[in-house]
Amino acid sequence: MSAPAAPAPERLDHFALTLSCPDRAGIVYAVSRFLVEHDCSIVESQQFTDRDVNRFFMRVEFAPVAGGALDLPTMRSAFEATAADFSLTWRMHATSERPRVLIMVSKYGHCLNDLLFRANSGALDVEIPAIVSNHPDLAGMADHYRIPFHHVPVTKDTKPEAEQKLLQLVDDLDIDLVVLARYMQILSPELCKALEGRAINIHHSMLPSFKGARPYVQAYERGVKFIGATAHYVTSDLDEGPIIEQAVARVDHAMDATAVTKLGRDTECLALSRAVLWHTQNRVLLDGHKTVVFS
Ligand SMILES: Nc1nc2c(c(=O)[nH]1)N[C@@H](CN(C=O)c1ccc(C(=O)N[C@@H](CCC(=O)O)C(=O)O)cc1)CN2
Repeated sequence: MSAPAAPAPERLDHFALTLSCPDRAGIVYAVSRFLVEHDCSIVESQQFTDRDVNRFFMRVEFAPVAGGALDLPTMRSAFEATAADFSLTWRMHATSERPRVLIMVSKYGHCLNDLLFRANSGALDVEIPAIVSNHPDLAGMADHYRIPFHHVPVTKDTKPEAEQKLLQLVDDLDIDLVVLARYMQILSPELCKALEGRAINIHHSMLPSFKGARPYVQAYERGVKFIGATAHYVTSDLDEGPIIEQAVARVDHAMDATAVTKLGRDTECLALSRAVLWHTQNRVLLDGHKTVVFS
């Protein structure tokens, strides 16, 4: 019997504008004036200036005054002038949008299980149209949640064809975000480019420590007192992508590598689910090789 999906939350007409630009005076004033002139009130606003690079970041959530209707394409078009004045990199979207997330897995199912439960229970407001795996092991979990499972085996020789199948699925299913939930294949530079800014990986260590394979064993042998996990955007430089979220857990001398690994799984689920939540709420902005997260 499959788990019944939670009812979609009541949709309120909220909208979010995220932007970054070279810092200068008057940005917040210009955005606020635009919203007032278009009969909108601010629900939430966060801003940050990175003094190292003199760049300004902002996320403002807003709603029509007195619950009036708001035409998003018209608002976007009207905002173009302000965006040009301040050389903004920006995005405006309705918070009622349910991003479409494709999850990639191999044999470890703890992160997949956590994401599916969160999505099914309404804690993560996303659609999951497909799960892709290079192994068949987790097909049963997908079936339980009635999500199509695509077994796409990968070998050195078949990797290009496998990656083409993935990209076709991303296009056909109108995917907004690809999540590598312990997917144990290195994506090619071409695929990384195609998914730039919309692929998140969970690495099972506190990067930049213990990159690459078997990080828990590396950490155990180093005798660390904290282990953790890192959710980051995927780039062609393995485990070097901009970090979105990290989570840690304390370990001690009495824990062997297996105990450390079991403890680490919870930190992976926590870091990855937070990263997916914040990305799908447009709360993560790229700041060079770093991120600004308006959580
Ligand atoms: N281009 C990128 N691809 C992937 C990234 C990334 O940051 N950039 N993150 C990895 C996840 N990962 C560590 O978190 C990781 C996965 C796989 C490997 C690896 O050596 N894989 C071998 C095959 C292993 C197997 O078949 O079981 C390989 O691809 O040759 C290292 C690190 C996901 N991909």
